[in-house]
Amino acid sequence: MHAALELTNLAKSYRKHQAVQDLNLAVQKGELFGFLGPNGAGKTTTIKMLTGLLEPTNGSAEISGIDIWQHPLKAKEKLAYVPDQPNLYPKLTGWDYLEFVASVFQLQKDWFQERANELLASFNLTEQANDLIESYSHGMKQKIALCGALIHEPDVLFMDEPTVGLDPKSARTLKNLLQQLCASGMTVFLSTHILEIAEEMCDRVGIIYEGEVIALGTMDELRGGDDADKSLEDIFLELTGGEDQQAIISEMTNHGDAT
Ligand SMILES: Nc1ncnc2c1ncn2[C@@H]1O[C@H](COP(=O)(O)OP(=O)(O)OP(=O)(O)O)[C@@H](O)[C@H]1O
Repeated sequence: MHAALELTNLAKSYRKHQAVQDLNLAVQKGELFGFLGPNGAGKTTTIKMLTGLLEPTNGSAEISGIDIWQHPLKAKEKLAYVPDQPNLYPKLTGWDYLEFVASVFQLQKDWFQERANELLASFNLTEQANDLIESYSHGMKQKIALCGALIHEPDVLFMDEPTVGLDPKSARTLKNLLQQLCASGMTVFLSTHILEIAEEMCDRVGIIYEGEVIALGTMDELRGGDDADKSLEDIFLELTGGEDQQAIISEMTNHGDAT
């Protein structure tokens, strides 16, 4: 049985700058995995490599056993990506957008319509489905992007900073929804620079710092078992131990701010 997602020595350099260094990581089916790190740690670079948007300088990544760079089309059938600023078409209605995504994946019409209606209902977007996307709020845009991402029933969903710009209620709805999707067998890989998001939402967390995974495990494992009161924030500070701690703390606890 393949892991849902497997990274082997995955690395990326931008000219001389090594943005991501030799990542080795396996995420299992049904896991809600949090990729946590401060600004510039390498989260977006990693997600772009995993979704086939940025070619690695070294190493490989597989989705459900399919190499993303050797079999890009097959791999893309298995994955979905919701960036922090989804690229939506403002002059389309929500429904048109979903139809467009379905045509890219060549989904059967009847099947698409049923699935689209189901998704719109679960995101409370049914009534706005025929409105232009330009009239949507940020949260609604994020929800329609998520509907589009889920329409082809991906094995692995990647999300970059999913809660940025959402109000607390929408963030909680998103959390519940992601947990439901994972319970039904989908895998979620989400990046965040906000400690509480990783702490509250995720089954397992990897902390990335200067392009390297410096800690990996469940919250209990990261706490080491002997100090149950320790927060991920303490752990993060211990692990990074840098002089810039205060700046990192305020960055990480700065809820709702775009990066
Ligand atoms: N296109 C690029 N060209 C050169 N350097 C880049 C490029 N994109 C990212 N970098 C550098 O690579 C490093 C990792 O950036 P990345 O965007 O992956 O970090 P991040 O963890 O997603 O940060 P943030 O939370 O701010 O989005 C940073 O030092 C960044 O300056």
